[in-house]
Amino acid sequence: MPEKLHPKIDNGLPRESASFAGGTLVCACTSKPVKVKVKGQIAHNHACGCTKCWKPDGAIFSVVAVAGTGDVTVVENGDKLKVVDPSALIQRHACTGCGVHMHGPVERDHPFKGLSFIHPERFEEDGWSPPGFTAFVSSIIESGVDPSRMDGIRAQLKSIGLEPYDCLNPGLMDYIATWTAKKSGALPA
Ligand SMILES: N[C@@H](CCC(=O)N[C@@H](CS)C(=O)NCC(=O)O)C(=O)O
Ligand SMILES: [Zn+2]
Ligand SMILES: [Zn+2]
Repeated sequence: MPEKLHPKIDNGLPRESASFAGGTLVCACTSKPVKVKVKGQIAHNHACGCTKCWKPDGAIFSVVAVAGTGDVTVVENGDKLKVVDPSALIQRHACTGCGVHMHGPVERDHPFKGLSFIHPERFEEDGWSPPGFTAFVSSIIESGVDPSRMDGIRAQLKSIGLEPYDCLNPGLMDYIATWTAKKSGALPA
C-alpha cells in the first residue's frame, strides 16, 4: 500500500501551464474566506516534511513554494489572519477560521528576505509550477511517522521524481551558504 504523502502528489504531479500568470489563494472557510492574490508564476515549489508548514488533513507532507513578497497581496478577509509564531523566520499567516496558512513572508536579514512562502494547492487556478523535490524528509518523524516507514517513503518520493533531502535541495543550500559566506567575508561580496 503506498503512503498518502499529499493529495497533489499521490496521483501524478500537477501540470504547469506557460500561460499561468498568477492567481488567487483561497482558504478553506465556507463563509468569508481569506483571499490572497499572487502575481506571476511561483518558484522553488517543493514538498516539505517539517512540522511547521501547513498540511491538508491526512497528508504527511506540505506542498510549499515562494513568490516575491511584493507580488503577494491579501485582498479579502485579511482580518482573519494571525501569525502562527512571531519568532519564526517565516511569518506564517494562518486563517483563524480554518487553520490554512495563507502567506508567510520572510522579513528578517536572511537569504530568503523578500520572499513569501505560499501553498499553491490553495490557488483557485491550475497551471502553477509543480513541486520539484522534497525537503525536511526526516522531520516527518517529529510529526509521529514511525522511522521504520522512512525507507519506503523515500523510495516513493524518488519514484514520483521528488528527490528527498533532509534539509533543502543542494541549489538552495548552496545559495544560503553563499549568502552567509559573503556576509562573513569568507567570500568576496
Ligand atoms: N525539524 C524541524 C524543522 C523546521 C524547519 O527548519 N523548517 C524549515 C522548512 S519550512 C524552515 O525553513 N523553517 C523556518 C521557519 O519555520 O520559520 C521541524 O520539523 O519542526
Ligand atoms: Zn479560513
Ligand atoms: Zn516546512
